[in-house]
Amino acid sequence: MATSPSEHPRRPATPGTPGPQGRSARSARPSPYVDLSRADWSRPRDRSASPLSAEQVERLRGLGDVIDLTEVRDVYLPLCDLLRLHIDAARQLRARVGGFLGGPQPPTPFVVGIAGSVAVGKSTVARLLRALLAQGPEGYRVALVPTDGFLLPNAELERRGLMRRKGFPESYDRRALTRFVAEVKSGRPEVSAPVYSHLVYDIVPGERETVERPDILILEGLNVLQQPPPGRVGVADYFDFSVYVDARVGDIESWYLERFLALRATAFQDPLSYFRKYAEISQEAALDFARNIWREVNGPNLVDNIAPTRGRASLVLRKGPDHTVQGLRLRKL
Ligand SMILES: Nc1ncnc2c1ncn2[C@@H]1O[C@H](COP(=O)(O)OP(=O)(O)O)[C@@H](O)[C@H]1O
Ligand SMILES: CC(C)(COP(=O)(O)O)[C@@H](O)C(=O)NCCC(=O)O
Repeated sequence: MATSPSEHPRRPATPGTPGPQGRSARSARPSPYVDLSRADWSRPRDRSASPLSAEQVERLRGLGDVIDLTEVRDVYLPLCDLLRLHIDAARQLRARVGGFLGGPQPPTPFVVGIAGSVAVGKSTVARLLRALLAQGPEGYRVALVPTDGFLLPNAELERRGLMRRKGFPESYDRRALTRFVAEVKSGRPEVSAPVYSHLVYDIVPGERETVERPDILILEGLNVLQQPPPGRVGVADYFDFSVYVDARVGDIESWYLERFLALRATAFQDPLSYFRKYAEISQEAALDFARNIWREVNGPNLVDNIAPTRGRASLVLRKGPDHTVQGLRLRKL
């Protein structure tokens, strides 16, 4: 059984139990991160109210996730407030750099990366941030793009012998992904990305999603914090802020398996579903199949490729077994 990345002795400590000043016992050694308990992070300050109702939050929630208004208030509203600080600071810095260069600098979209394992709940976090930021007082125009659109189509993955490596770095068109983010960041009026369908488990031929110079771009995917090959620029080089959604490997595996079973009763029933046959076999046989995908694909990808990028994130959200955020780790400035 693979060890949790958080339990790995050589990797940086995850949020620990905080002391009186919000400092964890483990952070006695100098660290480039501030460890915060949920209570420290959600401590009442001069905070904006949720622009979302309980029903709206429910609609944004992914299958198996448990995000509710308490989670929004304690975790995601403070995160939006922190993002606003960064966005304002970037605007002020741009104005000063404009003064330094002798002419105003055009604004560029503020790019937020969201990384983490398959089934950790990245897409719920990304959808929630988009809604909270878009419906906040600034009325930001927010675009959300999942990186799965940049996976190679199944036909190409099969040709390269990579069908059992979907989600691994080599299964993406990384150049196209980096070019996409570079073009958004360059201020181009319209940039488009290919679209992936979880239902058919493949790229949708001819379909593209267009991003039109948003104030904020949220880029969500397994591999967004990965280092580029030597000498190349990677997507993370364009990030203004990044979030890694973290949890114990064993918990994420359980969520993956539970979700697989829940999908049997929902999405897999669709005649177009790639996984249609797993709705028809016994629950035990379906579970065996899902365990196998976890053991051979998603688990190793998490341990070998995704968890090692956690230390590059601006903020780590550490989820407990019930999906709620228990602690956070913020990179010092
Ligand atoms: N086989 C599938 N069929 C339909 N929807 C799926 C399937 N697998 C995953 N999904 C949905 O796709 C979204 C992204 O899932 P995933 O990439 O595992 O990331 P995460 O769970 O971190 O958001 C989730 O909302 C999930 O419910
Ligand atoms: C499509 C994914 C690679 C996620 O891609 P991402 O949006 O993170 O770029 C993943 O959901 C997936 O399908 N993994 C392959 C193994 C599996 O079927 O679970």
